[in-house]
Amino acid sequence: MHKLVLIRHGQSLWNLENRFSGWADVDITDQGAAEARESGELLLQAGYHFDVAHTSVLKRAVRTLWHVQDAMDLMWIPVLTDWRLNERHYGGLTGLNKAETAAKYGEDQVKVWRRSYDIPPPPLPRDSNPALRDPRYTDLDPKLIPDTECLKDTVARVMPYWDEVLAPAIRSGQRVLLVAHGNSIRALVKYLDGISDEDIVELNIPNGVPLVYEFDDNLKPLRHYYLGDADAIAAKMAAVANQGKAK
Ligand SMILES: O=C(O)[C@@H](CO)OP(=O)(O)O
Repeated sequence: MHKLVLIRHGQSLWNLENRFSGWADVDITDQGAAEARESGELLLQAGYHFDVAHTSVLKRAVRTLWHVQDAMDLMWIPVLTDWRLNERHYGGLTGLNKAETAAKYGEDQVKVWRRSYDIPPPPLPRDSNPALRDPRYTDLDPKLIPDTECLKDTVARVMPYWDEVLAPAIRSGQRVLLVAHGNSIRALVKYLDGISDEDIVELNIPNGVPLVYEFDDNLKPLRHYYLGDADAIAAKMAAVANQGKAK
């Protein structure tokens, strides 16, 4: 049986401030670091070991991974970073407070922008997109740098990473850890669990909790489960959903 462990980064400063983050490179808070370490300790206690780790090019995911690796005494394993694991690009909403945005445009509109499968938020004007001048994307064809993304757009870049990199590694027997973001993980989970475009709207990924997938030899998912206290995890998922309320 094959396994994959997914972890959304620990609480970021903009999660704390309830701001849309997307490709903005915000760091994790002390609570986020504690969540990451706790994930590592839970994995260690449960007997997990990893041969390789994959993460995005955003520091909230990278630093979360470092804490997990440190807690597991696995700082030495190879780490691959890739922009395709980045958070979904939030376009013109980037940096705005989610509750204030809901008060201004309505909670329903904010839920469409946050969770609809194929309706993206308003785009950033191309010439003010900071990613075009960011050294971490200089090797990337500028045509691939988005000005906004819906989940469908995120799926379109996450799935090639699954097909070309993650799935072959898992199939070859590597024990893979993936630390990414709420919506890049939603993109992968949508595929793995065959979730419809309608039902994916209600899926929220908690910060800093290991999500384990078990697969058969053909990488068909057999089951998945979070490690940790079920009530605390449910509360974290509800808190993510409620970030879009006007308060
Ligand atoms: O702001 C973001 O980039 C994401 C994840 O933090 O938020 P949301 O849950 O609203 O998609």
